[in-house]
Amino acid sequence: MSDEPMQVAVLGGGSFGTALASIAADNGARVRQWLRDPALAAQINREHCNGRYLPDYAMNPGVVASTEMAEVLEGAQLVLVAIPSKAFREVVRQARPWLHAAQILVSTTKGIQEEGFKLMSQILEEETGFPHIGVISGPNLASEIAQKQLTATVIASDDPDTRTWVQTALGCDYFRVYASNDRYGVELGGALKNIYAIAAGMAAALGMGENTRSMLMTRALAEMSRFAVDQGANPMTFLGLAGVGDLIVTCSSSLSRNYRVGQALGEGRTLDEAVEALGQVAEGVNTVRLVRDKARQDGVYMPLAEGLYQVLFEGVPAREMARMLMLGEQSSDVEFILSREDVQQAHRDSGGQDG
Ligand SMILES: NC(=O)C1=CN([C@@H]2O[C@H](COP(=O)(O)OP(=O)(O)OC[C@H]3O[C@@H](n4cnc5c(N)ncnc54)[C@H](O)[C@@H]3O)[C@@H](O)[C@H]2O)C=CC1
Ligand SMILES: O=C(CO)COP(=O)(O)O
Repeated sequence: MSDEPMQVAVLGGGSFGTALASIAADNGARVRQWLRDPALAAQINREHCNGRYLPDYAMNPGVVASTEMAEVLEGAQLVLVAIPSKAFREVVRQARPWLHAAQILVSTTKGIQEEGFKLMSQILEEETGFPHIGVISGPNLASEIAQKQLTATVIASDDPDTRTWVQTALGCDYFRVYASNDRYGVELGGALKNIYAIAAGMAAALGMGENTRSMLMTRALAEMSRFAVDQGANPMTFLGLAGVGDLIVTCSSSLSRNYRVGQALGEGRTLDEAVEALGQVAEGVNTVRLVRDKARQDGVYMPLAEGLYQVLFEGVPAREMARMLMLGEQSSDVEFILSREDVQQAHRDSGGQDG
């Protein structure tokens, strides 16, 4: 890295992209932000404010917004892609003519593409074939980052240059960037936890207590780890910020959009009404469908994802689903210590009289 200011491009004009662009500029980088809406780009350039997504946030005035991909990517050394998963590939394709192999390309998006069950950094890799690819994930509510609340994230890449560049670009006294080489596990954690945030929001709206939330989060972690192992990921990653860390924040806070969708459902709104009222992306709604299908296909036991799917898409009342889950087969606490099969076998051996 030279002494020249780093050149950073952020693709996406939403709340997370805006917060990251401003941090990089605070750290002295030359930052360009790409977004679709010319009026919003003009507002960012004129007022240094993203009135649509983070209206109370005073952005670093050095961030220059543009609707022109060429302008934004010209000279960029680090490219952060903060675009919802549904549009991620389309935007990377739009950017592709200005991307090159020496750039660091990082996804900040916590979602899954339906075709091929692809994570976003896999899309970056497929669309470019370039070597410096990574993902940022962790307990990172954009609105809290905007308030400069002390926050930590993870940059995951098997490429050391990618990790170092991102730690340098974004690390500051309120945003600490930890490194991981488990890109797949970190990215999977960020996508999966959105499912359980919806369930947690719903449980809260139904008046369920703190014991319930704690049970839900812990069983969510068990389920996420089970899925991760099946997919060939390292379950230890789920003990870090991108696993348990992100699960805690999104299952506890109405600042999470996924949690808010769950709350609205628990208050009796339909899924369409809940998503419409949010007006922003809640990745978990799509992710639960994809993960539930994938788990069924691969034979992975995921009762929470299955239950939430039935509540969201098949009209099963949430309370009824909670009751069924509570009365489900007795199971093991930590499967890496006592397997589910051992618990089931013990029940069979005892003639099933205790369960
Ligand atoms: N907001 C947050 O607290 C965090 C968000 N993330 C992740 O970051 C990703 C992006 O999220 P946010 O910035 O929060 O989203 P957002 O909902 O605030 O904004 C999404 C942005 O993407 C743009 N967009 C949507 N479709 C597009 C298309 N076809 N072409 C171009 N632009 C398009 C929208 O116009 C908007 O600027 C999500 O996957 C989310 O999971 C990750 C950590 C924190
Ligand atoms: O991922 C997030 C916090 O880490 C943001 O969560 P939501 O997308 O639910 O707002």
